[in-house]
Amino acid sequence: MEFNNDPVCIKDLEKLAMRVMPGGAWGYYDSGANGEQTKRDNEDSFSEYRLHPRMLRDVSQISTETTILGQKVKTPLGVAPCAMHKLAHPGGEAATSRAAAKNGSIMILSTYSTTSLEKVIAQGNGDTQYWMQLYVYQNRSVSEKLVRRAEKAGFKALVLTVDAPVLGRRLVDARNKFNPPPHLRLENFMDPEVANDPAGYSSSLAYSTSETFGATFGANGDQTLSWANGISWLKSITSMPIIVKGILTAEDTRLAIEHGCAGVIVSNHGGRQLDGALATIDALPQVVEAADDKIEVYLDGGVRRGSDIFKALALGARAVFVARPVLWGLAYKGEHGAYHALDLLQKELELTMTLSGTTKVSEIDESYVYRPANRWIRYAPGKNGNPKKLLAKL
Ligand SMILES: Cc1cc2nc3c(=O)[nH]c(=O)nc-3n(C[C@H](O)[C@H](O)[C@H](O)COP(=O)(O)O)c2cc1C
Ligand SMILES: CCCCC(=O)C(=O)O
Repeated sequence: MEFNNDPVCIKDLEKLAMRVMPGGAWGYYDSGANGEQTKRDNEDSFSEYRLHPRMLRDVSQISTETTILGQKVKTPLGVAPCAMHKLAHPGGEAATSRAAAKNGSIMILSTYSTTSLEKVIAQGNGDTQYWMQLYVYQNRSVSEKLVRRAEKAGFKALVLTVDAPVLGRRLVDARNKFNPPPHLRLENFMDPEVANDPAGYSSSLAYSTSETFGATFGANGDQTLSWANGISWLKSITSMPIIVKGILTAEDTRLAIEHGCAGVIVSNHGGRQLDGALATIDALPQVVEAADDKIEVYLDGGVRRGSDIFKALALGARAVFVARPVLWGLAYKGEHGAYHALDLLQKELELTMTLSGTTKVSEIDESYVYRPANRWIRYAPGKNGNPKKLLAKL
């Protein structure tokens, strides 16, 4: 586990990215909604949890291999969908794709990619999985065409983002009147067939013409989308498994199961949508309990260290995704930087596993993590302390 000469942690990468990115683009990447409570909580809440390590075990061989949707993957660390990677670096999503493939990470591609989905998946090495993130438009045929293209191109799952019927209010973007620079195109909408759709949505999406980017998003999105009319429709147009992104409650997890979804991503969109929503690591236990091993549970939001990944796995996440860290890496040095971000987190995860006495992902369970009710009171586990009960008690 060798660390190299690049920035030594994700926080340093963040500072470097802030220095090299133009203000408007930095603001768009960085901002949360309104007072940014949720954005802060995502990061801070990880440090409310403490590790409960075991000693004197053979930790000479560490493996982060696991299975996701029944497929073997090298790591439970993946790339969350983010709009417009070319705001960070001209290499854009193609560079991120190569970085993800090199790390063995699943990459979820945003609908709002500045590189076409076909080009992004073509950068892969055949081993890694790509999942397609979807926003559903009032003109559903635009979304349908994207879904069919993604399936044809080899994407392995469809990630339906459900926490953004309209865009949250990001004050930094509002102050900056942020719009993407005119040379960037949302290339998934440049497909000639899609670009000629009768409502003309896709071309207005590809070349954002409204006063602000957020207004274009809201004007095109299908706010009537519901459990009843969304999932069954998607199932009728694709055989890809459907993963719902943006779930924070046990109730919605049960609905995802009822509607035949394959998984949920516990996410609050990096605090960019509903400010005041709970931190994802705090939402995770109730979602895992409701999922009851019937569907897979993933998490994103505020993951900045390998120990954060470890804590999420311990609380029942099958995989963890990161967004801003990869964008910061990309801004720092294109493909090399994006890979560096993933590699840092990967090595930190391996280090956390080593120092906690776990050698495989399957060994990382609730017994390795706890949340002190009060950090100044030393926590003493009961004599046969079942961690699940302890968590509930705390
Ligand atoms: C700049 C930016 C763009 C994003 N674009 C999308 C998107 O297009 N679709 C989506 O589902 N989520 C999007 N997200 C949300 C991320 O997928 C993810 O839920 C969240 O950012 C994870 O938190 P993190 O940035 O703290 O890792 C975006 C996030 C950021 C920061
Ligand atoms: C306007 C595109 C939406 C991207 C997004 O989901 C985000 O900025 O959080």
